[in-house]
Amino acid sequence: MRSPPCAALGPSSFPGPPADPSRLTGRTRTRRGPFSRKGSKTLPSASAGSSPLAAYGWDDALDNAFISYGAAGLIPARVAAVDRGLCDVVTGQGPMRAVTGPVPASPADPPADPSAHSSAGLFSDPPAGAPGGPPLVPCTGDWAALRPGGPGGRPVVAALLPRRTAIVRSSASRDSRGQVLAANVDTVAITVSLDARLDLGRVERLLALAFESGARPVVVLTKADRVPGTAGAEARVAEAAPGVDVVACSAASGGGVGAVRAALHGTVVLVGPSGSGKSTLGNALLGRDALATGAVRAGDGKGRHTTVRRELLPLPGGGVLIDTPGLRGVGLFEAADGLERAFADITELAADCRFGDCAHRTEPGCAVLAAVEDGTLPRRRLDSHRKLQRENDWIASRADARLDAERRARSKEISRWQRRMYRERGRGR
Ligand SMILES: Nc1nc2c(ncn2[C@@H]2O[C@H](COP(=O)(O)OP(=O)(O)OP(=O)(O)O)[C@@H](O)[C@H]2O)c(=O)[nH]1
Ligand SMILES: [Zn+2]
Repeated sequence: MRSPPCAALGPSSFPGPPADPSRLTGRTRTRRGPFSRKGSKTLPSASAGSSPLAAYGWDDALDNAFISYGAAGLIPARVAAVDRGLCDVVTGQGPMRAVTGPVPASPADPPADPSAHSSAGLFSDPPAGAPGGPPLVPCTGDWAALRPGGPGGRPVVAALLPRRTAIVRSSASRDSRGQVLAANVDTVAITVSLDARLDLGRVERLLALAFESGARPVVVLTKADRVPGTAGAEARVAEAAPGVDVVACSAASGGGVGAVRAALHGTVVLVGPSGSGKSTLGNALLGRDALATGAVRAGDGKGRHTTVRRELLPLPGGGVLIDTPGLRGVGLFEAADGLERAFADITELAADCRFGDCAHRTEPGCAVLAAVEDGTLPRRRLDSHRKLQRENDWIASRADARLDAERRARSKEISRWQRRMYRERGRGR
């Protein structure tokens, strides 16, 4: 399994739970979670809702998963933003700045020393964050276990709880590793400005990214007040987003914001190009001006990257909002499943192709080409699918090449070590 340093891992491939899950779950009926009522013999879950962190998404499952950390004196926190060795977190005692660094994800026992779990296993290829695997780097949305009283009195991020979902893109540096944009997201709201040229390819790309993360995507058409009608755009987007809710709204007039709210649940992240109205919509959902918004260029409707950091804010009716900086170009990362779901119509058609490995190019009996031919599948959509698939294959091959190189380097090191050992043994005789 490939594993980028920031744990670019969907729910199915996530490193946690701990080696022996019964060590945690077996205790849930007898041990108290960090927010359980004192003396209560009930399940810790009974208290998750009364935690001050409930507004940030703390729930029964987290309460249970945290038991061993709580017993070790660690406190739970949700990561709002990470910045050069420090991160803003929210805790039951309010916001704090914590010292961060690569940490193990959910080891069976909370380590006394965060670096103790990052020793590399020589022969296996464990995932990021797993004991012996490359360590995890905290990101917005993570649930962390903090050890109080670190350097300068700041708490230290000692461990990360398993990520339920993770939004990963290929990193800006264009190396073969992924970059986690946000973790533990339930809804990805893809914002599309009705005031700018409709770029369906970008919608499809973001849908693949969202599906791959394990979260549920929703497409929000923003700035409805700037156009005479929304029906045409809604229909075109719906065609590029089969099975996905498409909602139009105007944060300026408030029209449709209720429908957007109804389509969101849990931790919500807004993704979309700069200037597409993420922060303005965020403020409408929050009911207050908590997020900075910016003007767009008159000529092309593009924004100026007003949001420069990620924020994590509780929504009034429940749920949590993450606002991300505008993403101009988002590269897919290991998103084969996400692509399959974003192009569910093509996936379904392909099941009827005569050949199992049909590339839908020239093959006889191709159901996908037949659908293009009879007008049921837009040619644009098949082209877009191909383009994104090519990109995804390319990223995957680069990650494979990197893993091969790492494996070769490791086996070289092992042979060197063996040679040295034999030499020393020979000398001993
Ligand atoms: N007319 C109108 N303008 C809007 C609406 N929503 C956003 N805008 C404007 O569009 C511009 C960009 O909005 P932002 O919310 O800053 O966009 P963003 O996606 O957060 O941009 P970045 O932070 O750069 O990623 C601002 O001038 C907003 O006032 C809307 O519903 N109607
Ligand atoms: Zn085919």
